[in-house]
Amino acid sequence: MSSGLKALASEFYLSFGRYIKNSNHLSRSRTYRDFVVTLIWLDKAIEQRRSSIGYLWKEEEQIMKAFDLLEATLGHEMTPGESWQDDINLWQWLDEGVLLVEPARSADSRNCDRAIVLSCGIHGNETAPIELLVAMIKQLSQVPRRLQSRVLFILGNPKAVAQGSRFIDENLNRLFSPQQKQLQPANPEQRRAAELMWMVDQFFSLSAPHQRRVHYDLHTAIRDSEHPFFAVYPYSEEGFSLSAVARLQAADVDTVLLSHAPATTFSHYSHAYHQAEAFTIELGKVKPFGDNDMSKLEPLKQLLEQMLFGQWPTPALNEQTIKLFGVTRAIHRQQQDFSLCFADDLANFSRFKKGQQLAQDGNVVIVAEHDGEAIVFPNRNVAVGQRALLTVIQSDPSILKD
Ligand SMILES: O=C(O)CCC(=O)N[C@@H](CCC(=O)O)C(=O)O
Ligand SMILES: [Zn+2]
Repeated sequence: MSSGLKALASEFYLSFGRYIKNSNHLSRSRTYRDFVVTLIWLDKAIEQRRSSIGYLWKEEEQIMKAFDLLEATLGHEMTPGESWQDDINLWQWLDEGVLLVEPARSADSRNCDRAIVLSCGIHGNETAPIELLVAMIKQLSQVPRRLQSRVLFILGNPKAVAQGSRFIDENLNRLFSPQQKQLQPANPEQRRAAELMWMVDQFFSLSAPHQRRVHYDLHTAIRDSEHPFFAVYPYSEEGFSLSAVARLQAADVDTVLLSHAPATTFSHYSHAYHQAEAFTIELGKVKPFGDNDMSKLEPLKQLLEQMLFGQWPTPALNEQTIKLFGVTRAIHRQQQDFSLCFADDLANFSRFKKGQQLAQDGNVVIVAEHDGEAIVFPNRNVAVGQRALLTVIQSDPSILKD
């Protein structure tokens, strides 16, 4: 080793000691390996440009300090199966965009009373939920906190996120079913749905019987909405839970659609096959990265933080302000010749009068069946056979049970 390097290496080692101590998402052995590799590299580089070392060191520190779910996924920075530990938690990169975080001590992990799945980017252009989870994960990687829950973070459709589109070949959120698992995948979404179902199956199957299971699948809607933050409660044989709805309300998600039938959405999958308190949650309107007003998501962020780190939240339901809608019909497009009979920018939850025409599907005229029937998620561009809109009617909080 050159003498210049010796002096620099000892200075570097001291800094690295501090770095290892502060390092919050590398296992020590990996940090040591990185240190040795870096030293070898230094030996070569020292004679060339001493000043460049400071620059690279700073860059390394920045990269290692905060874990970025989006960059790690889209940049293929991680290898499935890779794991690391901070002072408190164990981090495992299970698959592209699938990150498990749980208390590092297995006794603490067993004592967790919750198993929570937080997913975003099931539709690739729905950016606000991605920004939210990226920020939460960064924060946890920078300032490790004691989790009260095992947590599975999912970036749903990375290929669609990379190209800024809702999906590549097929709507991923119509592919979550046991039948789909048996089929040979024919496109990227079918492959991804099978992977995600497998991940969620594993995650919940490893949760202890006493652990509460939750899945919030975070989305944004294509159009404006009279109620910008709303949730879809999957069809539930045992009825709809008042305390689960009250939790949403505490996060300013003040409108909930109560599904009338099973579906092949991600939230329905977790609810039906893993008994999770699961919702699709719409957080405003689709916007490009950077254009979202993240301050509006602050109440949800606070709720999620309480679910992850605090006492289990049990807010009371405000019956005066909660808005519940029973789904009356899911209207599927049957014909190539399909049109909606209202403007493309008509907001979700706009109401119609009985008999008013909603859609035309080939020769079939579809009309509102009740006064006050409202439309949600209308989309005339869906493939034949897919859901083109939901119709809903406002219902009373007395429908909720606990
Ligand atoms: O705004 C839209 O038309 C679609 C927004 C969206 O992606 N919604 C989900 C809802 C899923 C559910 O019904 O639980 C979807 O369509 O997949
Ligand atoms: Zn969506």
